[in-house]
Amino acid sequence: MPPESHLPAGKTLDEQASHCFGCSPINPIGLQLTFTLTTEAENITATATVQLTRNHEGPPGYLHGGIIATLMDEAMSKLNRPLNLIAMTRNLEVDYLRPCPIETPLTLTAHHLHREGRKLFHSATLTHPDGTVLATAKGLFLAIDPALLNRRQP
Ligand SMILES: CCCCCCCCCCCC(=O)SCCNC(=O)CCNC(=O)[C@H](O)C(C)(C)COP(=O)(O)OP(=O)(O)OC[C@H]1O[C@@H](n2cnc3c(N)ncnc32)[C@H](O)[C@@H]1OP(=O)(O)O
Repeated sequence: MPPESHLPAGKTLDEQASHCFGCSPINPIGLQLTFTLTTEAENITATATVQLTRNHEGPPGYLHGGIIATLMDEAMSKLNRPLNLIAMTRNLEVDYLRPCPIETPLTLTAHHLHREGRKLFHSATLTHPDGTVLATAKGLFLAIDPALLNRRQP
């Protein structure tokens, strides 16, 4: 099946995004993350509890680094809607401070830092239940014309 068949014309953005690997509730191999948003003017935050399994393992007993980057990317992406923008990740930096255990309820939190025109600067942390910060991230997201998501580009 060609990829463009996943972008049927006439669908809303939410319908098009319904298989997001990070947050779709219907993607059976996705992370199925659910976020709580705080959207006060000066404090835009997204938070989720994340408890993953050996399907997401890198080192024995710990999350794969790419999955950790995905968690950070997804959490920060959730800050764009409260800003009334559709945006895509342009730059993502992750600091892996401590191994992140699987089968443990970790807290994933993202904060909007500031905006410069189309550039949205966000940060994120992944925290152990004992309070240890396991990973931090910075993200630059670029606001785009939503119509771009409809284009079938190579
Ligand atoms: C239901 C809802 C659906 C929502 C749909 C969204 C779902 C989100 C899913 C989760 C998030 C993702 O994984 S999104 C998927 C991963 N991301 C992608 O695939 C994006 C691929 N990249 C792109 O398509 C493009 O690069 C864009 C659209 C992001 C930006 O392109 P562009 O508009 O041409 O802009 P570009 O020239 O590249 O760069 C813009 C500016 O950023 C600056 N810049 C670049 N890096 C840095 C940096 N580290 N720090 C500071 N500034 C930087 C550049 O100097 C430039 O500044 P200046 O010269 O302008 O001043």
